[in-house]
Amino acid sequence: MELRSGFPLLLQQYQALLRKNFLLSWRNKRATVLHLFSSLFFIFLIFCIQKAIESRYSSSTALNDVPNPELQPNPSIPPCEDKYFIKLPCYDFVYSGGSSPKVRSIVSAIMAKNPGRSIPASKVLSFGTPAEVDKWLFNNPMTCPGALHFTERNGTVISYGIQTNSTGVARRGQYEDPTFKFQIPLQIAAEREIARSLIGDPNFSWVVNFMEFAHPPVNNFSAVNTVGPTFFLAIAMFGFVLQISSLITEKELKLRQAMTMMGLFDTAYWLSWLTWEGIITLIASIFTVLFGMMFQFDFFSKNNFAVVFLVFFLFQLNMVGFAFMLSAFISKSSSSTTVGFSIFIVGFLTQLVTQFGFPYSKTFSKSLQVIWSLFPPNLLAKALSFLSDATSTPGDPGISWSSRKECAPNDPDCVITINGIYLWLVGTFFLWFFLAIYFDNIIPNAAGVRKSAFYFLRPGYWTGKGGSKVEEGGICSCLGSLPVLEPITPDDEDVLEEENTVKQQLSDGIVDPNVAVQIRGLAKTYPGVWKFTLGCCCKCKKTSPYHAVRGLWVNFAKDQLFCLLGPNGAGKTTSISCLTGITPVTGGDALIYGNSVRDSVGMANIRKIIGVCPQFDILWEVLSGQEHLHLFATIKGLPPSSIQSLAEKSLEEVKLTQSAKTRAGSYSGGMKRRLSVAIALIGDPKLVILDEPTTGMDPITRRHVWDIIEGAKKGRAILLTTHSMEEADILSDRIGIMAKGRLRCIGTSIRLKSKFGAGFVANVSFADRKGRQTPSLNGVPNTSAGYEEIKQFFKSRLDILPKEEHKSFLTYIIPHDREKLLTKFFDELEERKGELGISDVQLSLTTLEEVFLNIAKQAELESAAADGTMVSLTLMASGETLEIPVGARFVGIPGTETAENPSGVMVEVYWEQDDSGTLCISGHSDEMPVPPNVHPLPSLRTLSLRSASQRSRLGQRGPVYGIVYEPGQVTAYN
Ligand SMILES: Nc1ncnc2c1ncn2[C@@H]1O[C@H](COP(=O)(O)OP(=O)(O)OP(=O)(O)O)[C@@H](O)[C@H]1O
Repeated sequence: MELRSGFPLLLQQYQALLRKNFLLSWRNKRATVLHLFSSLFFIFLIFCIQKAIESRYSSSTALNDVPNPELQPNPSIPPCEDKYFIKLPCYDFVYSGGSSPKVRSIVSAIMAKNPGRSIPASKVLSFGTPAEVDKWLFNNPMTCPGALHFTERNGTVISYGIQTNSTGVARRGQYEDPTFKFQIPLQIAAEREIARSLIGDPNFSWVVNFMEFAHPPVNNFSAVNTVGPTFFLAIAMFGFVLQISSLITEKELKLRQAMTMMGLFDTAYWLSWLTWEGIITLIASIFTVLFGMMFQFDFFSKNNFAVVFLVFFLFQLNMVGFAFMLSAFISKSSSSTTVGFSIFIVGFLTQLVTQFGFPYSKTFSKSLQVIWSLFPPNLLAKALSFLSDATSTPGDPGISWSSRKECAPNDPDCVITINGIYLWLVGTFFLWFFLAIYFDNIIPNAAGVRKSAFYFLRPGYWTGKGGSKVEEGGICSCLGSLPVLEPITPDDEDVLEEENTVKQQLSDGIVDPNVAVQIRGLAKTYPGVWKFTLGCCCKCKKTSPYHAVRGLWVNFAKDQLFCLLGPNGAGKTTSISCLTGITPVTGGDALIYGNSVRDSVGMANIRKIIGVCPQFDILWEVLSGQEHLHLFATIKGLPPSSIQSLAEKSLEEVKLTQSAKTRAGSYSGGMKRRLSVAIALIGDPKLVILDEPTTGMDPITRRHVWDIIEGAKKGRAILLTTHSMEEADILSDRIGIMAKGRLRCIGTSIRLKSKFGAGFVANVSFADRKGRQTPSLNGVPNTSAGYEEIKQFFKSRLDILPKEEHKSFLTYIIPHDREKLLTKFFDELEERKGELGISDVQLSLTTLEEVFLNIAKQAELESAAADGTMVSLTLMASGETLEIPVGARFVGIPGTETAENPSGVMVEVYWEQDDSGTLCISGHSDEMPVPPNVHPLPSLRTLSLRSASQRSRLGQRGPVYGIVYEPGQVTAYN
């Protein structure tokens, strides 16, 4: 089938990803609705705040239209209890100058002739000097609204001063103006009675009326301006957090890596997210303006719709770009809320500072304004303040589309306009977007891989020939050169032969048409990483580089399945990651249908012809099986017309037709694996890589998937890794077992079993060991023979003991070196079957599992010997403890040399692997003399040549080291 490539493929991928993004938003309805409609909630809150503030100041005329202000005639000094906040007992006023009789008579007149009510004497206090009044006021706060200070200068001049508590206060929606309520009545009364006293006419008419200005409402408070920046930032934060979390989830779950492996263009990925977020932001911004108009805010209705809409749209789009950029630095989706919250808090503070006028005035430098404008919430705060100021009073017309470039009326500095803010928002959006792509490339991805910091300067990056070269380690790490991997000649002759074949073909330049994949000395060394530990002091330590794959030489033939086995950590997944381009190789190369994994063009070609089922299911929880297949088929470049039928066929093959439309999140583990297998096989790939494809499947489904894999062999090569020996046995044409990064054996299943197995397995069924009757072959019941006789028979003829014993059967492993005795042995066994009470004997080759365990153990022993790790061996006979290297087989006991045994005695140590594959001691043999002419291994520690008891007598401390002998020498002697 012809796959699409180039621009048509880019377009096809873009459309498929856009659909995927739509489906993700559609299925995640709660988050999407929150994103789109959160503005309604916040605008409603702003509306409530506006109404609350308006009602608070309702008693003030400032917010009202006052065309004909009322006359307030001859105001009276109110009782001090009328003050909103006062401490009882209180005084209507206090005065100084009380030593003068004239003053005292003036004050008496003020009290007696107060309009409307006379003031009782208990409500007025008299002091000698203003200082005394101040002292009293200081010591008795909140007990008096005003004070008068009289000075009798001469017989015709009496001057006075006035002090009032001038703080305006509000209570329960009522506003108290102390000037009008307390100060002016006191002032009028003092002047009136001074005048009357000086004139000498106590009834002289003195009437003063007063009146406030006629004025339109002065709407100084705008909730949009005050709380708007914070609330609109909060609205944008919903989209921001959702965006970061979507991007990081795809990174964290390796979904993006899986798409890249299938040949996804980065351009399609970024453009699809940008388009989708652009659409969502556009709708959310339109809703914001419409909701604002719905609540009849002048801010929204008087300013031009497009002007207001652009502020919200460009700001939210800018935040999307900001989210793109930040997502490159975050690896866990659970951190997205924390990041969002942090940005919100910082934004809230910087907006507050912006509202106070910083730094958009001529007093601040241009560079400060530029730096400040890089943080999008600051630009929003400034724009909102412009728009809100433009509609602060009912007469303000707002900002029209044509006036967006003009300076705001009350902004004399005019360092920025609304239009300037648009340009800043657009400019910084592109800055964030390009930085997002740049950081995405240079910050290590999920596989720890990144491009160099100056990757865009390589011409190959732009021409598509070599610019994808990747590196490992953090951007700040100086990797230096990785340690050189010493070439190791394989111990196994088959592995050596395979290696030589590949090397020969390489040197001769032969391209074998039957070879699909040629792995040429593939090596992978993970660089060490810096680790910080916090303790009493901070420590920074670099781990040593790790050789995960140490030179693989192997051919995978077409139409065949090659099974790669190996214990955990053997390097199987790393090898696959090298073949699929997830991680760069550090040595050697691999050719997949002639394309090198080291070459970026080659890798691009490889992505078109491979299908991968990764070790862990890489699926979107909310997408169905069918949607997954559609998406991956589209990314691969299959023609759209064929995708529907191919997806249906694939689903049928993996028995998922019934669940085709069910979301993958509700699939069982086995169903997910089957879907992953179907994804790997879609698009007729020439190389299929299956990393543990049947994990978690029930036996019936597993067999079914085996049939699919078996059927898929034709026309392609398959590389399978599995921990199921049965699966490997059934499916593989060839098997390679890896351990510690090296290929340890290679061949067909039979070849490996006969070569590495312990021999044959004989299962002998008989009458149970209590001697219950079991019919012998000739039908005569036999109760005399049984268990012990059979054991004796095997011991005497083959010198073997049963590996497993059961009440009705025994299992023997017959080693290879007894094979020559077998013909005679089975002839005799056949003859004596009845006599021994044997009902049946089954003979088979040892299992692949045993081969696997042997190889793994051998590799573990080699590695332990190389590392020199020590463990304690407790001797059964003496209870003494010896320190011995892990894997040591024959261990001499220090201090046991006697005349009879001049070299001392030794034990054979038995090793087994625990659940994690680590070697541990399972027991040891009886003590036996060390054979003559057998020498201790020089490289191992034999420092302590005295026994523990001798050392204790001599008062020596520290461990006792066993003496390790070369196993070859010991077994040769035996
Ligand atoms: N990114 C990495 N950095 C450092 N070491 C790594 C990295 N990835 C894998 N390794 C190490 O490389 C070794 C091989 O790992 P790999 O995953 O290839 O093993 P495997 O054979 O696939 O094991 P399994 O059967 O458990 O999947 C392991 O010891 C592992 O810890």
